[in-house]
Amino acid sequence: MITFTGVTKRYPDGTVAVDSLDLEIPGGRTTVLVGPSGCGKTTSLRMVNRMVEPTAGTVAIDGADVREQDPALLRRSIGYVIQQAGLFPHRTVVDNIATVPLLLGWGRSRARSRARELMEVMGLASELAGRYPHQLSGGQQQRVGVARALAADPPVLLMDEPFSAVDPVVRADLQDELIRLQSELRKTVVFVTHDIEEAVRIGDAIAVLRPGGVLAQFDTPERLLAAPADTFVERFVGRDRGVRRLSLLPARTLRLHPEPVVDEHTPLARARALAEKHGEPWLLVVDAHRRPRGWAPAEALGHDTGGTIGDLDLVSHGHVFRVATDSLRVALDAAVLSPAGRAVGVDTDGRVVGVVPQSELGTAVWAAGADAASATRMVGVDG
Ligand SMILES: Nc1ncnc2c1ncn2[C@@H]1O[C@H](COP(=O)(O)OP(=O)(O)OP(=O)(O)O)[C@@H](O)[C@H]1O
Repeated sequence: MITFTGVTKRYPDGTVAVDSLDLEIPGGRTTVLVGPSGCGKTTSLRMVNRMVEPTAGTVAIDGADVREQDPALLRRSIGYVIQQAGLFPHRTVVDNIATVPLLLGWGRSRARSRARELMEVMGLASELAGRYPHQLSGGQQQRVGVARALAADPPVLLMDEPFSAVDPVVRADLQDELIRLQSELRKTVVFVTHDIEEAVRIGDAIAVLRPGGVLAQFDTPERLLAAPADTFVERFVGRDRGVRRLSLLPARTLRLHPEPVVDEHTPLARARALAEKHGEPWLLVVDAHRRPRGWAPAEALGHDTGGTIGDLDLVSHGHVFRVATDSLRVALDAAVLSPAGRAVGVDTDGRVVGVVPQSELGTAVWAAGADAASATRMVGVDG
């Protein structure tokens, strides 16, 4: 656990970057510091590894005041990742990653073998080991940066806007990678970003700072979106916070309907009878492995008796949602884009489990809204 107690930082020119910060950052979780530019996120982060010293108050790691520890030794026990990776330009990838183990006195071959192991963990091909940072893409450099921070297996990892200089697709990959790593490693991660979307995606807890370095709210992502503490937080989390909150709710609670799903080899006459029996305007056609092929409108089933439903020109089923792992937001999106007005739910192998009509998604969204409203009332009572 990292504890800030009454921490203030006033720079020599009088700027108060952080003002009386009290914060308990839980161990083994990812805590995100978020807020607009200049609100003191980086200053707060750097007070943990003593790159900045507080003017007042204390920062403690597991109860030990960081000021009582030698700064160089302290920094070796804390991983640090920054924007643009901050790699040593004249060291190869493997030597960049091996930096801290070498400082800690590991032998060269042990340090390098640890570095190669981390390259694999971070999805870096082994042939990159001998390259220099300028010979890597931005995303690869960030992966090396994270590997370097993890090399000596520190319990604490500080990350300052580590993914903000890469494009959105690479950024999403790096976020996924961090979530996956963290589910195995359970480090105490403190992550700085100005992007609320990123904060909600990766954070177990989020601290929102306001200009002047004052803590505005410290909460779980879900409660932050459901019940912002005041108008500053409400504006900061954005007008679409309701929809964004759906990304934190699981799709697996939805009821899946098997009715309109038919095998591609179903004779047209039988498909027509099925559609009539269930009053279905659309049938979802699946292949022999129950993977979706597309939607058949009932009116296209015709009156002739020959052929199978798989012979028809099917309407694209659009995107699907994975029942076990996707969120309500993905399921809603799948339904909104579906020509048949239903979201298609699949298992981990892409086989259709069932479909959910838009109306039922509407009910689930309404229930999520009711939840959020009761959370807001609770904050009202607490506050
Ligand atoms: N060395 C310094 N001397 C004087 N003022 C500083 C110094 N470093 C930061 N500041 C000021 O302290 C305040 C907080 O800066 P900090 O970098 O901690 O904010 P931030 O929230 O991380 O901002 P950003 O999102 O833009 O990186 C700002 O007003 C900044 O100008």
